[in-house]
Amino acid sequence: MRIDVVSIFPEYLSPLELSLIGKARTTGLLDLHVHDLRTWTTDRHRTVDDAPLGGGAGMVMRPEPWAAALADVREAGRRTLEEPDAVPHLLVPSPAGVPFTQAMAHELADEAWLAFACGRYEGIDERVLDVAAEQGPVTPVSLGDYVLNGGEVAVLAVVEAVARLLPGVLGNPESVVEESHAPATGGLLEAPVYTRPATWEGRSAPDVLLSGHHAKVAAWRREQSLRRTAARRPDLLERLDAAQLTRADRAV
Ligand SMILES: COc1ccc2nc(C(=O)O)sc2c1
Repeated sequence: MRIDVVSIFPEYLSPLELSLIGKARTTGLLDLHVHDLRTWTTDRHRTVDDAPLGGGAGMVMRPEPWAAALADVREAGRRTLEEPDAVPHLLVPSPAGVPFTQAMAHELADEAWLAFACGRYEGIDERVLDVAAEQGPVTPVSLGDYVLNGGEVAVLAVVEAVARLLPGVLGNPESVVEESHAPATGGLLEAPVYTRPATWEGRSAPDVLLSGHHAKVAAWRREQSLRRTAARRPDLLERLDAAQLTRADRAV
């Protein structure tokens, strides 16, 4: 997978050089390019923003640098992918975006090329997204109902959530099967986890986990997962397809 990120703070993305994502880059599983938007400014002050038309607080990111940056990103990606007609799926982190979910992470992990436009200030001139949408898919995404100062932190989260799903990135691909929000469990929250010592500070782990009875352990984890989801995220239970609830589930 190729990923391009355009930002006025490219150093914000340096955590993507670390750990499993960094290893995926060095092994070639992930081809990630971070670009400084100011590369595409033409004035002495390398200006990327201007006052909002119609008035209001803050500044808006000017369209010209973004249009030039995204055009160059498209051209460079086509060269390296050796696909002259390829276009990236452009993701634009925004508080006004659609909610980013694990299901979306799985969908994005199946794509060959993603590009991220990191907004700052009050956002990017809307016409940049309109022009980009004439070239390929554009999706404004939000991490949640809160506001950051820019898109970079959201890009770190989305890139990690997507890249870890790429085959070969995680040591044990089974890890993504049982985790919270996994499609295989219908999106439930994961059960509590325990490790040695079996008793710590006078607190014992649940006996069933020491029983060696795999079916009973699986049943206990499913029950705990349902209880935790009902307590913390009842909305996820409501979304659960009736067919995904077993008779035992309904008894919880
Ligand atoms: C101007 O660019 C921004 C500003 C705030 C913000 N907040 C996000 C979030 O997902 O919470 S993405 C994002 C992008």
